[in-house]
Amino acid sequence: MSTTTSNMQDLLVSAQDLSLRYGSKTALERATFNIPKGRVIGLLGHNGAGKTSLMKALVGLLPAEGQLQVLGLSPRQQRGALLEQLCYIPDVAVLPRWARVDELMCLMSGLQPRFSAERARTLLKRTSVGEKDKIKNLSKGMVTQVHLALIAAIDARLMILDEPTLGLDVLSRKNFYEMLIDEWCDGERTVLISTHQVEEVETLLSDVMMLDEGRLVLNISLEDMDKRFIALSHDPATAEAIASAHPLLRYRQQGGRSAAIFDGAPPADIAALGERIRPSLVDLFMALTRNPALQAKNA
Ligand SMILES: Nc1ncnc2c1ncn2[C@@H]1O[C@H](COP(=O)(O)OP(=O)(O)OP(=O)(O)O)[C@@H](O)[C@H]1O
Repeated sequence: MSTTTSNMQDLLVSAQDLSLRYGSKTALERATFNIPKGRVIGLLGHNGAGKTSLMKALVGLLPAEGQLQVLGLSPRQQRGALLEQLCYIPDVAVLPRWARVDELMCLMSGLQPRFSAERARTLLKRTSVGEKDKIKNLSKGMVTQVHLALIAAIDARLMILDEPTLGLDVLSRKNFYEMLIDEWCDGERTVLISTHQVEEVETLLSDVMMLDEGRLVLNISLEDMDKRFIALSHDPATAEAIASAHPLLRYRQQGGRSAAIFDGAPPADIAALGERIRPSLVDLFMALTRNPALQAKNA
């Protein structure tokens, strides 16, 4: 997601040396990145990596050090204007249990000038939820679908979703992402989604941002990721030689073969020891971020 001056107007977010702190605790350390239009970006990181903090800063809920512009505005100083132009579902989002869906649509019409009730009705038709249904009578998956229908009915350029499918079963997650991609993403709008379901979102994403303990360790399109990172599937007997070339990660594939991921092409003699395969997003995620559970086990 690198940019040149000529496409600056296509940038929805521009952050330079962005740091976020809670007192002495640093949640994000000097992150520099741009978010252009027309992307589906996965924000990945282990628990506590800084995903929610970053999203909060983007919507002006957290003060930031460094420079940050979202839709050309300062999230802290121009928050009112910003919130009219972006949609956000926080990780703690709830809809009022007492309300009917049509009442929420009415509320949204009053609160959000870019909300279209007609559009929300169209989106709701994709779900099994009726306009007269009360939130308290809906399942968790249905509530999430209603939430997305309400938010996606806002004519915005940027959507920020903090773990939107948490607690949903696989079918509800699939429905959620289908509605998001079919009904909201149009090649111009961008959505930033944080999730722990790395494997599941890989096919949806155009880009990935990875955070590791408050550091932005990767910010790349999936296309460039495929070009840059190279995995070698190899026989366990060649493990020592492969290790000598300092791969980012060595792991065992299904079926017992070994594999190693390299940042860039390994030396030709090493490459000749294995067969080039595509590293999955999960493998790369494991290679670039620390895994606290594994660390604890190995301690
Ligand atoms: N209100 C707060 N006060 C102090 N520290 C906080 C606060 N909120 C978050 N932190 C700390 O900031 C760091 C980043 O937290 P954050 O919630 O952004 O991570 P996350 O990647 O969203 O994690 P998760 O996947 O568990 O939701 C963590 O070390 C966390 O303990």
